[in-house]
Amino acid sequence: MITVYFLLWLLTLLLGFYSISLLVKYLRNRSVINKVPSPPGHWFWGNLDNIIGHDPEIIFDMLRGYAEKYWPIYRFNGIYITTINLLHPCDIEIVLSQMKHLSKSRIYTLLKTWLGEGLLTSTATLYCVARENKNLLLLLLLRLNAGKKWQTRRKILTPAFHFNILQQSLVVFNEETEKLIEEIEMNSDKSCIDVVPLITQMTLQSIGETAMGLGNIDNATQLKYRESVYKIGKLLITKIAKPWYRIPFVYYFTQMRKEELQTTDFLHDLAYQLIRSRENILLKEHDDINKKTSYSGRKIVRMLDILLMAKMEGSDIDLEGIREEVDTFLFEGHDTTSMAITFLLLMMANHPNIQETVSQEISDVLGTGVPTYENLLELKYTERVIKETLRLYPSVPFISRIASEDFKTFTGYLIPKGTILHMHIFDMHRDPRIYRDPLTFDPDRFLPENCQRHPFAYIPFSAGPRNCIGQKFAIMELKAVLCGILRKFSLQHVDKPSDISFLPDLVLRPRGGVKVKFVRK
Ligand code: HEM
Repeated sequence: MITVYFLLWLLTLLLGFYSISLLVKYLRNRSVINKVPSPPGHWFWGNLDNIIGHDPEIIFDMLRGYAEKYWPIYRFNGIYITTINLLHPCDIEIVLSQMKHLSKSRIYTLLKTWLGEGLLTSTATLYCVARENKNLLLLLLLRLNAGKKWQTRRKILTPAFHFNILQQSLVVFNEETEKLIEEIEMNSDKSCIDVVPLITQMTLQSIGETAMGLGNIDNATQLKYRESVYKIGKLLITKIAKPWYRIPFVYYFTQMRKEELQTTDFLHDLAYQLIRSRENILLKEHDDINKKTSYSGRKIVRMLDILLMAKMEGSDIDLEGIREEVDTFLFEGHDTTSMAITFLLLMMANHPNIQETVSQEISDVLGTGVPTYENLLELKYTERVIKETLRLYPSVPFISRIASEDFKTFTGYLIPKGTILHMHIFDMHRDPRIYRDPLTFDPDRFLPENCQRHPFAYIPFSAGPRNCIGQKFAIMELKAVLCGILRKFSLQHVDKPSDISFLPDLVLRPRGGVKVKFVRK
């Protein structure tokens, strides 16, 4: 009996010590982090009243205001969560360039019901830190841990973006651009067209075919898919603006949870359907991946084939893992490029002289032929136009990480381990200290002689080890679409950049679409 009492006493003592050490750590972190300037807030809920219940657009504008007022760094306080917002390229470099701070923050956790441990959302830090420090014991322990998923998956998927595969993808981009042009032609008698639905359909079809060999997803499914992604985005923003939805007990009983489950069920079912169809094709062909053919009869290797082969060969990925990547790539591979093309067309329509120069370059390089990979590399001015569009309209306006150890910012603040770090690409790209007349659309900012900026001052595809895996794919798709459209049409502005307001969402989305007039050449 005495032994039981003694053990209980010991346990209580240990728990007491543990709790005190946690409290001391919390207070120490709090006092350190409180040195970072912050907008004035309530003693209990901090700055939360600035977001709770507000319209997403108001939150978007409020964040722009903070970026201007508190540059280069500010703290945003919640009840128990504090985020540090970074706006200076040197600070952003410290976070992005190292293997240490690879793990995504809680914001991405809100996407996990849908994307699971796919590349975009997976945790990574512990495993990478252990590798970097050659900590064999930790590496051994982590063999069973999800922390290494990112590393394994990135390694499996990197060959899917090899130059040979990109060349094959271009064939699909050209075909899908042709279909897009037909759609525009069918609508060209209208005084203007909202380009968002047409472009989104095109980019979804392109990623479906290039990455999964499924160019013929029927229109109704495509529409439902797009609506579902949009719904998930709205749910995410609602959870950010109304944090009580993040309390599992409260959320469990809400209509929103039901909606989320129904939506993710649809998305998961679709992904499994795509995987099964592709697996059947692979099995039927009894062939190696280099001999797979596309729906239009060409030899082509796909991201999904690579994942299925990796599973067959016993790599560390199962069916659920493949589903997570299919969901991730379908989403990341279409929504980001769709918004980039949308804003590119907006810029072309509003800058006729620049449009003319791009058209001239396209005609000089391509003549009357179908764009080839080599042609697209030659389009240097067009590339600068795309870069400038992504400066003003980065499809991913901010990214977020967790500090995996204490570090000091370039601006002199100590950031404790575990802090959530938001990096605001949108604001940095419009910072007048970095870009003179930042709101002026000027592709020549990207002439080699004008690029003496900090390397992390321009990061539409993020940077460092966890940058965008689809960067080259995206640039090629943007060029292919622009070539197709500008060879057939002159674009005239209907919406002006100043008419556009943004919806904070999974990507930078224009509220109410973007209207452009297409005039047959
Ligand atoms: C203009 C188009 C695109 C832009 C601006 C863009 C931007 C980005 C950014 C900023 C990130 C970092 C996200 C973060 O750290 O939270 C990212 C990650 C990622 N992107 Fe893209 N992206 C584009 C197109 C694509 C395409 C076409 C694909 C696939 C075909 C793709 C697949 C991914 C994946 C899988 C990740 C996660 C990488 C990882 O964590 O290892 N992206 N992208």
